[in-house]
This record gives sequence, structure tokens and C-alpha cells, in this order.
Amino acid sequence: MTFDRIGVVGGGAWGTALAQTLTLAGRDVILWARESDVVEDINARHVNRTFLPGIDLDPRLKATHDLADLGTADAILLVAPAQHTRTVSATLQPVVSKDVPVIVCAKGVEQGSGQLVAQIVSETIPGVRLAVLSGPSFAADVARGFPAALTLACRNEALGRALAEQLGDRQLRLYWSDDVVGVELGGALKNVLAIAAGIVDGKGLGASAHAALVTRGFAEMRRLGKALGARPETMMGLSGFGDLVLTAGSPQSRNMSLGRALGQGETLDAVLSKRVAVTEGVYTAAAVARLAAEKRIEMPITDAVHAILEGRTSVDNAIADLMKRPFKAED
Ligand SMILES: NC(=O)c1ccc[n+]([C@@H]2O[C@H](COP(=O)([O-])OP(=O)(O)OC[C@H]3O[C@@H](n4cnc5c(N)ncnc54)[C@H](O)[C@@H]3O)[C@@H](O)[C@H]2O)c1
Ligand SMILES: O=P(O)(O)OC[C@H](O)CO
Repeated sequence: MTFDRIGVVGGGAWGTALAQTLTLAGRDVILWARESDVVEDINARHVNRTFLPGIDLDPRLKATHDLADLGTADAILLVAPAQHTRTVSATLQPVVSKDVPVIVCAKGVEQGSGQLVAQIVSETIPGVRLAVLSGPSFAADVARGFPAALTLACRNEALGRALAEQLGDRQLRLYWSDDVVGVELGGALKNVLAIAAGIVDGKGLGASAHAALVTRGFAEMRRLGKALGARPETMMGLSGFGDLVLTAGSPQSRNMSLGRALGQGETLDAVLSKRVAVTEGVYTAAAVARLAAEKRIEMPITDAVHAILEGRTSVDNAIADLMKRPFKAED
């Protein structure tokens, strides 16, 4: 198994950063972008001013508007946002030959179905060889060549190991795992909790409240993970705890910064109207709150974020409601 030619589906910040890293590592990379101006920007000017401004891209990186151009790839990275994965993946299906692995890089839960992205892809591309790449990684950091460590999960351990060894390099250290659900779930859930952490920050509630929020948020991640079959050590690893620490701890996160703005009194519509970037936690919150209710898993912070985003409660009331819950044994 060799993965020399890589197709990347999605010309947002993360797709572009991964494409850049793989190009610099010597891979032959072709990136599909939905927006023709992004394709032109990458091919003619070697930048992606829309989604990854301020970063020079390697001139060897080529972009296309035609998914069929990815037909000769040895592996495909799927980096469309979670709510658009079903459509993009269905369009990709005729292009993916049966041995070519598809590596899911998005982090989210689909609102309509409550499914994680890998589940959507296995439905839309039957028989696909699936892997998931997730962990603490801001696109701009990775595109600049700063060190990062992620987890690549695949049920076929030999394939997962081969992908990790060949797609990783000295800037991007990849660990492998066979816990696909666990790796995906951590990346999806932490986005919702990062919104909560941002709210705490925006309200100026202090570092103690922030630490309490992140710790109890992590308890929610572990609880839902257990119910869905994720391994506890996966939730403790890069794609779970690691990504929660990064995303809830830095306003560089779109989710954290959205929460911060809400905490400072901005409305959701006002925040979203100012950005082109996707804020996955906004959409995942509803899906996770519903899933938790169905499975009777207690996720009060996630529920509070969902209620705030839907306008069913105010930030102040949500905080008061969380704090007046009955005392209980720590779990
Ligand atoms: N940016 C990061 O630092 C980062 C890091 C790790 C993972 N991710 C994940 O990668 C995924 C993609 O995020 P991103 O940061 O690359 O995106 P982005 O916010 O930079 O850009 C938005 C993306 O959404 C796409 N898009 C918008 N409307 C669409 C539609 N109708 N159909 C299909 N695609 C549409 C755009 O083409 C663009 O690729 C998300 O799930 C995100 O959580 C992002
Ligand atoms: O900017 P965010 O909040 O979408 O987070 C980006 C990555 O998922 C961090 O690992």
C-alpha cells in the first residue's frame, strides 16, 4: 500500500492546510474546492485568501473544480463540513475506486440523522475503506508547519498504520487507532463544549469557572462515548481530551470565539453573519442534545449550549440553572 497521490475534498482552512502539509512532505496533491475563486487563487497565486488568509501555499499544490480529477488518487481526504458531507460524499462516490481509502477529517454530527461523518460516508459510498483523522489542530498552525499530533483511526489496523506512517511526517505526528467511533466522537463533542467555554470567558467568569466547565464537559464526553461504544482511553487521548483542551482553551477556535461573543452579549445571528468559516458546534449541539436525550445520558452543559443557541434561554439563566442543580457524587 503506497499513498503517493492524494486527493483532498474541500478547500476550506483545514483541507487547504492538510493539502499544504502533504505537498511539502513530497506527495502529489490535488485539492477539490467548491468555490471557483478558491481554485483560481490556489493555482494562480498560491494562496487561499477566502479560508486560509496570510499563508503562502506551495506552488506544487494544484486545485480543481472537477471531482473527477481525483479519480487517480491513492487516498482521498474528505474535509467538507459535517452538514454538507452527505451531498459531497454522494457526488464523490463514482470517483472513488474500491481500494482507495477515504479519510474523514470533518468534526461533527449530522443534524437530521444524528450520524457521525464516517457513518454518513459508509452509507453514501458503500464498501468504502474508511479512516478518520482527528485531534488538536488549528489549520493555520498546521499550514505554517508548526508541530502537531493527531490520531488516525481505521477498523483495519494494517491500513490505519500504513496511512499514519505515510501521511504523517516530522511536522505532523500521526498515531493510529482502531476506535473509529471514539476518535470521531471526541472531535464532534468538543466543539459544543468549546462554545460553552467561550461563553464563560466572554462573561468574564474567571479561570476557576473555565476549569470546572472543561472538566465537567469532559465528563459528558466520556459518558456519551461509553454509551456509543467509544473506548475510555480514546476519549482521554488526542482526539478527545487533547482537542477539548485546545479548542476550549483558545479564542483561535471558531467555536470558542463564537461562545465568547455570545457571552459578551452578541446574538448568534450577528456572529454567524460576520464569518465565512464553519462553526461546527452550532449544528452539532442540537444533534448531540437529541442523541443524549434518546440514550438518557446526562449532558447538562451540552443541553445548555443547545438551549442558548436556540434562544430558549439566556446565558445568565443557563449558568444559574447549571449551578443550582442538586449536588452529586463526582463521576
Ligand atoms: N479549521 C480548522 O482548524 C480545522 C481543524 C480540524 C478540523 N476541522 C474540521 O474540518 C471541517 C472543514 O472545516 P474548514 O475549517 O476546512 O472549513 P472552513 O470554515 O475554512 O470553510 C468552510 C468550508 O465549507 C464549505 N462549504 C460551504 N458551503 C458548502 C456547501 N453547501 N456544500 C459543501 N461545502 C460547503 C466551503 O467550501 C469550505 O470548504 C470541519 O468539520 C471542521 O470542524 C477544521
Ligand atoms: O476552530 P474550531 O473551533 O473549528 O476548531 C478547529 C479544530 O477542530 C481544533 O482541533
